[in-house]
Amino acid sequence: MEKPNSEHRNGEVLLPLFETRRAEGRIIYRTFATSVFVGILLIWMYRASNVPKLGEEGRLGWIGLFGAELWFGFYWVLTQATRWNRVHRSTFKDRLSQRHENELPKVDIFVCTANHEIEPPMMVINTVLSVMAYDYPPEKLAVYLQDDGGSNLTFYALLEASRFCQHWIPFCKKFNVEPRSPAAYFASCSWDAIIKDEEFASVQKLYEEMENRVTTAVKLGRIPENTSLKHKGFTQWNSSSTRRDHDTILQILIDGRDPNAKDIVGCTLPTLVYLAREKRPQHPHNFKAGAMNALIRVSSEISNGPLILNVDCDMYSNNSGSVRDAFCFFMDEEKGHEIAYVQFPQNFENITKNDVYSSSLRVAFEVEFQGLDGYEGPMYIGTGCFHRRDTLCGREFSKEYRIQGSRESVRKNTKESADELEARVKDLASCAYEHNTEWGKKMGLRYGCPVEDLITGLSILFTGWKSIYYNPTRKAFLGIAPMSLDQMLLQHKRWSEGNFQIFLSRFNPAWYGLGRISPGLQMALCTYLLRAPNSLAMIFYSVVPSLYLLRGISLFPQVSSPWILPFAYVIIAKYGYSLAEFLWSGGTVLGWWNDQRIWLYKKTTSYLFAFVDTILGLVGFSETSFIVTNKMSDPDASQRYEKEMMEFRTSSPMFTVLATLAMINLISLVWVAKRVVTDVGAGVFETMALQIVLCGVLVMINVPLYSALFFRKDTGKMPSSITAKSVFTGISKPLSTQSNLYLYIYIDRIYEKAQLRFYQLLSQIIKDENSVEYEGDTIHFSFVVIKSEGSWHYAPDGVDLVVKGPSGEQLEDFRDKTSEKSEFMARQKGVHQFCFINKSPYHETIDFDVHEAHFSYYDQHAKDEHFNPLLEQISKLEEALYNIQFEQHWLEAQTDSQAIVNEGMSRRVLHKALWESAALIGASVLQVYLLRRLFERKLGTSRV
Ligand SMILES: O=c1ccn([C@@H]2O[C@H](COP(=O)(O)OP(=O)(O)O[C@H]3O[C@H](CO)[C@@H](O)[C@H](O)[C@H]3O)[C@@H](O)[C@H]2O)c(=O)[nH]1
Ligand SMILES: [Mn+2]
Repeated sequence: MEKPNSEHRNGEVLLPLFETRRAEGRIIYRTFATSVFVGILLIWMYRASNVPKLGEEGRLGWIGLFGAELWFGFYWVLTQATRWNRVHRSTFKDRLSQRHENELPKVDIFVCTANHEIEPPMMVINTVLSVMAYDYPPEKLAVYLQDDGGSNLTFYALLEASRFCQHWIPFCKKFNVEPRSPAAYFASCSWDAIIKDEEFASVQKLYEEMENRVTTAVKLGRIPENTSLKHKGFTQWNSSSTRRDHDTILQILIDGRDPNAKDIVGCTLPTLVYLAREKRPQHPHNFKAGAMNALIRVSSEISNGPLILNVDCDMYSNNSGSVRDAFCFFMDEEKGHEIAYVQFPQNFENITKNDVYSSSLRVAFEVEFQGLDGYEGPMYIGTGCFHRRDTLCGREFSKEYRIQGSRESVRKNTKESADELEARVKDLASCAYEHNTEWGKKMGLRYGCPVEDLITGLSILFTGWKSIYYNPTRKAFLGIAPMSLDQMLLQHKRWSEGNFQIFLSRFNPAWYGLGRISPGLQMALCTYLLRAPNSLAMIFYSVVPSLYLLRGISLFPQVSSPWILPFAYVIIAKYGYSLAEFLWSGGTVLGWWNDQRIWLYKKTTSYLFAFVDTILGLVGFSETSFIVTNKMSDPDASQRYEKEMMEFRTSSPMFTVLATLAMINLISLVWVAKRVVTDVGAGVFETMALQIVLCGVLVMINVPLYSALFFRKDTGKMPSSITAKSVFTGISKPLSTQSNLYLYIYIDRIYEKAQLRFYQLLSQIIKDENSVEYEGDTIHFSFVVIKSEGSWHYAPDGVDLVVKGPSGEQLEDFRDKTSEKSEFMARQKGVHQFCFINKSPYHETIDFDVHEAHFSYYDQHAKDEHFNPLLEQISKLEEALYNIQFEQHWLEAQTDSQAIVNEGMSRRVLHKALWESAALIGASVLQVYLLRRLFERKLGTSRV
């Protein structure tokens, strides 16, 4: 089977270092796919030949559906490229060490972190420790932590890690520990092992002590004084450094050249470096791409490894052999020189059994990437990827190129002390360094795109390099997948937006790739780049057939018509296959069902917002941004995540869209059910079967959403304002009194205390004594930080808000918020304190809105038992309406805030806000329409 490589050395025959096998069952798959394609063609034929004539009912809907089906069919064809030609890789690490053990190249490992609040320092150093402990000669490893949060807490944690690793690395190597992230390892160990083994217990104790120190520091928000005095690194933070404004901070914590840098058994330690590149508010920092480029330059002067591994801060190494695995590809005598990067899958540690948010990306990594690999062009996905330094720096492919092993990378100046080296190299991470250079354009990671990884990978492939996808049985990296629906949708919005931008850019694989990459790869890449436009077809498909159901117009073939067959076949074949694929990728049936729901949600929200934003971006309104995914969740939410309950909680405009779509389908289905039961009976089925099935499936898939809207009581339920918007808009007018106040409060900084407290008394607002008659009223309030002084200061800093009741008890406490909306129960009459704390040095203007919700009806008639249930309903309705008004004002305030922010800046946010408001209004109008219809019918029937 194995062909020896053509190359010989010292006369011996060299076996390859890796093997590529074609996936099995390809003929069967191709036959199957062809049959589905025939089905699709028939559907298209049916649509084209049966368009209702001008003036006939349902013409528009028909044409729209035809468009959507054309799109889906076309997109399905594209996705075939990721399944047509799949391959598996495997490596031979023993051969690598036999042949190359002494000339293994150096590797520089980059870990990026951006915010110590949502990427806790303990998590970050666990990742760092896991990659420091790779099964690889330590003198050839250098680990860099790039901290875009510029936090001395993260630095403190890394300093702790630099000490703990002296125990951890030898421990890992002695006992062949897996995984080498201490947290993950200790969590996976049984108590027996812990008690039995002394060495184990002592390392674990050290770890726990360290964890204790670090988490305490993080909780307190400061470093213990004795520590900060001891290490010179801390002097680089001064009172004026902030996350967005500070000098380069570079600290070589372990200097691999230093003969004293040894672990407790006397082995050399890998180099360990902390870098926080310079940040200035007036300089765009280009997010992760900027961070990586600073790392590339700084590391080139410190260790200059010819290979670079880059991981996100949550992606710890779960397999200590990965570096060697990657090198089996790069150092393969026959093919190695063509390979620019080796990408491992993104796997996650926190996936529950049925994966409610479908974050495991199972099918992508168990199926599709093998397809991309078959065309030698898997994408670079930002983490878990080994690159050649040269290619990352813009070197184009040439046949003569060979990796030179460690020989190339020696650039040692042992005379220079670590301090001198730091001082010399620091400049490479400064803001000004990249001015008038090719960095971000032709060198390093590319700027200006929310998916810097993808665009960088593509531009490498376009110059003729190949890439490899390697998915070992023991997962190479494990990270944290988003744990709430809004985080997940936001992440996919970023991805699909970036992808679509690439599609519309010069680097579109469809034309720029012509002749540069294979046609199969061109198609496969387009499936990822074209996700955003999917939204339009999907929304159409999930709304229009249901609306036509309400109107009684059929848009699909009748049950007795043969045309129903292609529809049935394509649906069953597509979804049957998708289920099978999901199961053999390791998923469960319920997991697949959840996956379908998530697809629907992504397509109707993330992709829609991404699509609109990309288009706005084209006309100059939108700007690239990178919202870092939160890697923490509060204990409450974590519990629900474990129980696989969807987390709604925040009021995101995306949820409004979801709730509206779900309500449309529910109402349509209820209406049709009623029709079947009352008048027309089975006739409806004959003409509408597919439409009813479609609507029914959509309702079934939305069950968790309905329950979050109407039944759940926990804090993860849909915020009541969303419930209100999606159900009650426009039915009646509020009956109760209300008191609103719009305050523009200037909060200044008091210099002695660096904080100013501003008390807003609730009594001022509710001057009219009568309106506080009832104890137990709900007080709604919201605020938006509108403006900060200084033209560059475009992202307003947050403020804190503490709300206290009349007897001084704390009711609410918000930290660092730029906007917030909440409510509490006023248990006592009296003066409530709203205390804003502004910690930034700038004036902040705050739009503050408070009202007290009190429903007269409910109280007046509460004792009237007969009316009780009804009145209760009415008062609930009122409350819902209140929320809407409140929400509207909140939205307005946010729009205002964004408008002001935009003066002198791009108009992007304003337009986004307008767009979001438009979506809301659109959704509301639709609901009103639907409900009107529903009630008309209801009235109609009850009159009979
Ligand atoms: O200004 C920034 C923003 C982010 N990051 C880091 O980038 C990584 C990825 O950020 P995360 O919020 O976790 O985003 P994900 O959506 O999980 O990231 C995926 O998608 C990104 C592109 O959208 C890639 O950069 C990532 O590598 C890839 O894992 C994290 O380590 C961050 O600390 C920075 O260093 N600087
Ligand atoms: Mn992430």
